[in-house]
Amino acid sequence: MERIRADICVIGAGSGGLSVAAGAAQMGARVVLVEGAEMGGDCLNAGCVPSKALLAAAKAAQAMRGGAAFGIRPAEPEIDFAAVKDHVARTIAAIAPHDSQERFESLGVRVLRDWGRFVSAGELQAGDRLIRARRFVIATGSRPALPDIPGLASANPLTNETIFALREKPSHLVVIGAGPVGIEMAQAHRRLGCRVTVIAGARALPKDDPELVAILLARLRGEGVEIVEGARAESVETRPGGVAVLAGGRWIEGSHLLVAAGRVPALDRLDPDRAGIAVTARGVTVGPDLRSTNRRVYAVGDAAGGMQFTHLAGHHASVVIRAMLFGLPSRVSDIIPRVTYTDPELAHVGLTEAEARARHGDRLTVIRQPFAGNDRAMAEARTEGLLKLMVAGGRPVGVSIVGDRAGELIGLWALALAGRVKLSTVAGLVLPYPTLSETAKRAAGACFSPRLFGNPLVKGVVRLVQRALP
Ligand SMILES: Cc1cc2nc3c(=O)[nH]c(=O)nc-3n(C[C@H](O)[C@H](O)[C@H](O)COP(=O)(O)OP(=O)(O)OC[C@H]3O[C@@H](n4cnc5c(N)ncnc54)[C@H](O)[C@@H]3O)c2cc1C
Ligand SMILES: NC(=O)c1ccc[n+]([C@@H]2O[C@H](COP(=O)([O-])OP(=O)(O)OC[C@H]3O[C@@H](n4cnc5c(N)ncnc54)[C@H](O)[C@@H]3O)[C@@H](O)[C@H]2O)c1
Repeated sequence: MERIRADICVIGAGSGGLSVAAGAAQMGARVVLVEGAEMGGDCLNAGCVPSKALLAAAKAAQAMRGGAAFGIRPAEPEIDFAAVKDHVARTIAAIAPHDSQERFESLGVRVLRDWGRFVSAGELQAGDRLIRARRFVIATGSRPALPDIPGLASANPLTNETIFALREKPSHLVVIGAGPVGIEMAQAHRRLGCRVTVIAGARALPKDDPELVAILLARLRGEGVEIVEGARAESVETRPGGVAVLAGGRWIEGSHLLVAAGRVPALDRLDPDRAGIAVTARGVTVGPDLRSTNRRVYAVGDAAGGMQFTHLAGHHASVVIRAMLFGLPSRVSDIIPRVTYTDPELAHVGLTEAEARARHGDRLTVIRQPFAGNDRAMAEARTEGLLKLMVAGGRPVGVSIVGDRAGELIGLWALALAGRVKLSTVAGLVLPYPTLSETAKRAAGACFSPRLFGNPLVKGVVRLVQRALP
């Protein structure tokens, strides 16, 4: 058994683990990175990257159907499903070098390609290596949850781990779960020519503002995605040529089944109890500083049991690096934007309207800025959008946007919230015309216009000043 000593041992080479390893090594720490499967983790191989590549292909197909508003005759695209999957694979391959073993070794990281498991409070075994490190970072991510539905496991359903490699086009894709994974995959497959039915246990996209979700669902249904809400999948049967799912009192038959019913933390190979690390069904038990019950062990990303986003895993990495390398106090920000990359996109940062109402009560003002009032949206015939701004104490406390490029528009608001910027600053911003980002300025301005326009006091002052001015 080879014995290795390190300052920091990172377990898992996905979004979180790679960010910790790269940052720590480049700042002079001796880092060992342990990965049991592919470098890059879920985001690169089975998550963000392939899903966004598939959605991009689907958007290109949809553009061909949608020219009528511009005087361009719509055409039904011919879709080579296997070639679409080649685009997905090429996108992964193009990004992979950034996450590769070679790149990390060139940064000075010792990369071990094996599964890691704790053998004591300060030691991890990976194959025939024993790593003793001053600090450990659990970055083992999550994997798809398979709900306990009779017949599901034996139906061998697709998950995010297998669907991107499927080369034959599903004639009818049935999706269990209407979270971001289910809804993104539903739109992508529908636009690529599949019939799609989504089974939503409760309402679709339950973490998002229902008013904005309704706009997105109307679009999805308009494109032909069938969404059955309030219907838990109760039973699955394998049938000739496909599957059938019992939900909402009826059997829904399809050619392929995708399970997108949430995630479970990937901690099973890790033996966390051998190191005194408390875990729950959500993930490693951590405080706001991401420290576990073993003070020398941190957890980042999906394994830390909170929201699950690549950019959050990256932020977690910066929090633990600050603590591990410099001994500085650090905690996770609560300003974490999120985007569902459907078309229109659904984006959010800060408090939702419901959360803002609970926290600020009567002090809350909610402003709605429809995209229909934006010149660029009109020019592009993309007016189905809405920005909802929550304001308290003269500052934005939350923003939700559904609309074209909402994911790009939310960046400005993430900066405003993180910097505790006053709403008057956003209202006074000079933004290029015509852009969708003007919806931000318009929404902020709408908060002040009742106080400025039609105000007898302001009118009186203006008349006085006009008389006094030469
Ligand atoms: C379909 C889909 C689409 C998504 N789209 C987006 C998106 O657009 N934007 C976004 O922000 N987020 C998205 N996400 C979420 C995002 O992928 C995750 O939040 C992110 O990958 C989490 O990173 P991580 O480092 O915590 O875990 P992972 O990326 O899962 O990496 C964990 C790594 O640890 C390894 N590992 C596990 N156990 C061990 C062990 N014992 N020893 C050694 N190695 C181990 C695994 O093999 C894996 O490589 C999506 C997720 C899915 C499923
Ligand atoms: N664009 C993005 O940033 C992006 C994209 C995809 C995934 N993700 C992240 O990945 C994680 C996983 O996403 P997800 O969509 O798999 O999970 P999720 O937990 O967000 O949604 C799963 C849904 O499945 C439903 N469900 C569970 N069992 C069911 C049953 N038997 N019948 C019908 N419905 C059932 C649940 O009610 C839930 O709404 C999320 O945290 C998400 O934030 C992010």
